[in-house]
Amino acid sequence: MAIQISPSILSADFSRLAEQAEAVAGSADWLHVDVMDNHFVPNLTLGLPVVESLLKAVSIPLDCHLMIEDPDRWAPAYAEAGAQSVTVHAEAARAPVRTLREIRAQGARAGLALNPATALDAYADLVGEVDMLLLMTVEPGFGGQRFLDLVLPKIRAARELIARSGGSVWLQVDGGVSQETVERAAAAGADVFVAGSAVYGADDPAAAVDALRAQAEKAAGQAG
Ligand SMILES: O=C(CO)[C@@H](O)[C@H](O)COP(=O)(O)O
Repeated sequence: MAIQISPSILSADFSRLAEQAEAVAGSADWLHVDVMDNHFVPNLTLGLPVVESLLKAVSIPLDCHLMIEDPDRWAPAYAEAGAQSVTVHAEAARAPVRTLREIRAQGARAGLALNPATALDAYADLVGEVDMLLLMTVEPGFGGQRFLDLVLPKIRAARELIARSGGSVWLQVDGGVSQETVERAAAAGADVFVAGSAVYGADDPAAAVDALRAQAEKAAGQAG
């Protein structure tokens, strides 16, 4: 499985988002855009107008993570705007199958996110409807939290589920991913790594992306 890195803009300087996106465009695979509404999570960031502007200004594909209530209403619009990947939370979606299909119908990759306490089994039947499964490794809402090792068994179970379903679904982890934690997430089976503070808190964000990728590739190779 190819390792991918998706730096989270939550840890970037919001006054110069496009510049911060371009700082990692040569090294990262995606830019992870944390959309928060202060309802589904206790934090407020940005919405569709900012994503539309970013899409015009940056060269890196956008991996939009909707931490919002009523994603069924909003998610297809992000895909229609040109976001290359749109992820909705299982806990918030009322009609996840319809919403995931609408995202795909707009030509974007469709992702389903699960909070740390949300059981994978409850959503196993949806694996055929998604291009990516996102397992939160912190409670969503804020950057800079500690990676929750209690999610590691769920990462392993998700990797097995994906293998049984044909193996094409990407497995993303988000929260507390750093040089200290990326190896155990990769060894458990994750292949797409969101990292905020570990990238934008570094003196050289592009070099931090390269270092995370190298560590994840090594750990995934050793696990595989
Ligand atoms: O979605 C979230 C938090 O809700 C994440 O994207 C974090 O923002 C990642 O930041 P670090 O934990 O890597 O600092």
